Amino acid sequence: MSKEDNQSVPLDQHKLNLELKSHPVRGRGVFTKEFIKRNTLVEISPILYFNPQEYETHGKYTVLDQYTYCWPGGGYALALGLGSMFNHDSQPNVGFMRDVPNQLIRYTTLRDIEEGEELCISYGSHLWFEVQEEAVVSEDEHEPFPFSTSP
Ligand SMILES: C[S@@+](CC[C@H](N)C(=O)[O-])C[C@H]1O[C@@H](n2cnc3c(N)ncnc32)[C@H](O)[C@@H]1O
Repeated sequence: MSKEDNQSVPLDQHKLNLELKSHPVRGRGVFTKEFIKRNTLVEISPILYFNPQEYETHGKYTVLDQYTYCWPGGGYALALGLGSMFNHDSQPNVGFMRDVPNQLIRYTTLRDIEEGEELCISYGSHLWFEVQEEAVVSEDEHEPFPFSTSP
């Protein structure tokens, strides 16, 4: 991995002091540089909706399949912004709610989160990758089953 891969990207547009960090197995993830209280809204992601037919024909054969959330009505949704960057943890510290009329997903902390922790959601139990539960990223370097199931 090159040195550049491990650089933090400041997210200045957010009120919270968050950053993206990269992990060799988990890929990019969202970390906090400050303590965050339980029940804090950390992100609102507008979604890009794919209807069932276009998802079946195209979307599921692309990288989108690792990112899209099941959406009511049978389609799939790509969360724009940080919503696509939250990694999975079976004991998540962030929950999410689909706001179908407004085509948004809201992400809220489920417990107090300490400075330096990764913000994770649960993807549910049908996972398509080998799970690494703990993201240890050195300085050097509620709803079930949100994502699509296509192999
Ligand atoms: C929605 S993306 C999350 C952002 C992703 N890490 C990235 O860099 O684009 C989902 C992908 O992240 C990886 N991932 C998420 N949580 C993981 C975990 N606990 N262990 C291993 N890989 C994980 C898997 O490759 C999965 O397909």
